[in-house]
Amino acid sequence: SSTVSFSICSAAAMSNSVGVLHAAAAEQKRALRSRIRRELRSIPADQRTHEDNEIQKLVLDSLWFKSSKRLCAYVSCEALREVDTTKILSECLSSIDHGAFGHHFDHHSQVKKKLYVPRVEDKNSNMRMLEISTMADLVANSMKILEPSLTDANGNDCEDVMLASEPVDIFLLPGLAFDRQGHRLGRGGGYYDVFLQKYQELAKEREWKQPLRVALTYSAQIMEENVIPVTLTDLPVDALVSPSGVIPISPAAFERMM
Ligand SMILES: Nc1nc2c(c(=O)[nH]1)N(C=O)[C@@H](CNc1ccc(C(=O)N[C@@H](CCC(=O)O)C(=O)O)cc1)CN2
Ligand SMILES: Nc1ncnc2c1ncn2[C@@H]1O[C@H](COP(=O)(O)OP(=O)(O)OP(=O)(O)O)[C@@H](O)[C@H]1O
Repeated sequence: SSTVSFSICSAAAMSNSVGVLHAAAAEQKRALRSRIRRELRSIPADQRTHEDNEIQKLVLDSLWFKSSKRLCAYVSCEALREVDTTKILSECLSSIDHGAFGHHFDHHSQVKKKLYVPRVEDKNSNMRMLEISTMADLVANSMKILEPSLTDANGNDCEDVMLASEPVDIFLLPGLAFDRQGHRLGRGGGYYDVFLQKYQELAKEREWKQPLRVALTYSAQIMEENVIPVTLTDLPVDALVSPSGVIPISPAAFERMM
């Protein structure tokens, strides 16, 4: 009977062209991921550092970053060869709250920002974005990525972005490969696709402006059109920031970033 159920199963899959294409795309994603991982490991450290600095400078000098009030960003992992976010995170965290003195701007005349970073909850692609106020709020997880704990140094619960009363302006996204059409290939956990989908629905319900989804990318991670396999749950990015500049993709990116 196990043979019977197997053949029914595969017959159903084979008669479903969507299923077949999806399976093929998933396999192509795996192949592209390993190619890109290999290419990233072959970039000399000094070139990577140069690109890290160029990318972070583009973000830090931009009006769209300076004027943002709430951001979700990843905590970069050098071992994974992710574009460095250290300077960006520090800048977000350095905007001092003048509290009762009521200054809206700090000494960098930059708007005070709330920063949310990812925390993996389980293997079912569930990730939360929790607010941190200092890098000391972060602890290395089993994958050696720094993540927020559930409570901060004072024992207070870190705010979950899904429970925040105001919208996120910008998501700074990691990934393995991107193209100028806005496709993004992640590490395969589905964490960002699931999270971005949920946040998109939340923003829609609340009638908030959708956050700009901005991917940070080394030059070697930008693919020609039609190289990145696309599946149904993939969500596009609005823009890329590469060492050679900001690449706006969506109408929202042209409006808000140019
Ligand atoms: N900095 C950072 N934080 C993040 C993510 C990320 O991509 N970057 N995530 C985004 O999802 C979530 C964590 N997901 C992750 C998924 C895979 C791997 C990883 O180490 N992958 C290895 C290969 C593992 C394997 O399959 O053998 C790799 O890509 O080399 C890390 C994080 C949430 N936090
Ligand atoms: N919105 C979603 N709802 C349910 N499952 C999803 C969703 N998005 C992705 N998945 C599942 O997650 C797994 C990984 O998807 P995919 O290969 O597209 O990940 P990725 O884009 O590389 O990862 P990430 O989104 O974390 O960057 C797949 O099994 C996919 O079906």
